[in-house]
Amino acid sequence: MVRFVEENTKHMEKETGNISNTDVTTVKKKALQDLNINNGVNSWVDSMRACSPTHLKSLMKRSSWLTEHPSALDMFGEILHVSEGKQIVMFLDYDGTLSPIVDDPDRAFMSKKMRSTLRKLAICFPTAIVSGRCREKVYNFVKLTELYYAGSHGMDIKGPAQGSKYKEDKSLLCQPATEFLPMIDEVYQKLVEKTKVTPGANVENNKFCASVHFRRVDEKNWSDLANQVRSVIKEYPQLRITQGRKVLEIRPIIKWDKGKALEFLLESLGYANCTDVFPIYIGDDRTDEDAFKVLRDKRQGLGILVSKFQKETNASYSLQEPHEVMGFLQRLVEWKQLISGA
Ligand SMILES: O=P(O)(O)OC[C@H]1O[C@H](O[C@H]2O[C@H](CO)[C@@H](O)[C@H](O)[C@H]2O)[C@H](O)[C@@H](O)[C@@H]1O
Repeated sequence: MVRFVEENTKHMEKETGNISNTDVTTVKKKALQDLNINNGVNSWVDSMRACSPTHLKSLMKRSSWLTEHPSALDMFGEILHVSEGKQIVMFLDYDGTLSPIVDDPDRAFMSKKMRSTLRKLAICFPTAIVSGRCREKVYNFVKLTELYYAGSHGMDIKGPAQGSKYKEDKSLLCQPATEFLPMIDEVYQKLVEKTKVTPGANVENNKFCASVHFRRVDEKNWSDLANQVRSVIKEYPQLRITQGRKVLEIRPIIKWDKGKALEFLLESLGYANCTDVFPIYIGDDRTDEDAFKVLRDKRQGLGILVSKFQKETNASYSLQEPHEVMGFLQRLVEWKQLISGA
């Protein structure tokens, strides 16, 4: 598999011609990290197994992990204290953060209560949803015009519709991977064809990326499915594979992720290099780590990981599930309404 990445990277050097050695090394390093490759293709599968709740439960020492990543609900007062005098900007992942994880990706609905909380939140603070799903799909789940939406892992960003509080940003649009659209479409078709022999496999077209779902596939067939994905992607050196919750995500090898999307949105809102802004990013998945890392590196705002189990993370705080996320958002709204006398 290491050879697979190296071959891909070499091929990419040939294809693009103009990338520097540093870029190649970074991309190579990143690709190796993305695939978590040490022992071959099954490392995806091993890693997916290792992340599954049943496995994590056996490793769980939640109490010590909670010391390092305390509950954002328990620490609410302190969070308010550190954000004092600063503009809070909210960034929220969708699946597993605002909606519970379910078997069928098309049925990952958000509760009415969560929607109503989000609506109030967006009145109090600039709020963005940052998701691996395509933007249109997340919008169809959330259905709130007041928010910023960053779909396809941040590769498709749009500001609120006209009439919202932040209407001056209505034209905001960022799509750094448009040239990859035909390629992703082609790969999506090939993945559908290739994986149809695996019962339960499901490929989702997320516009600038594609997701191959393992959740409804019998674990004994995970290696086969991973091999099917690999056999398609090896023909596309300009694409990379990252791993989410029982999902492999195929996306352009460009240097863009949820962390870059967060930076882009902060900049668009006029908070680039600002010391009086306090971004809060809440997410549950590996892809959210890019955003947590940006905040940690900048020592700005904070990241909150949604997880019932201990995980390696760059987030500072934790919440256990979407229900707790809603509780945290409600408290933020109540506090804001109280201080503004609403
Ligand atoms: O960034 P996100 O909003 O968290 O999107 C990441 C992926 O989320 C979805 O898959 C996950 O949720 C599904 C529904 O609960 C679940 O069945 C699946 O196992 C999870 O991985 C979405 O379907 C993917 O396209 C996103 O990439």
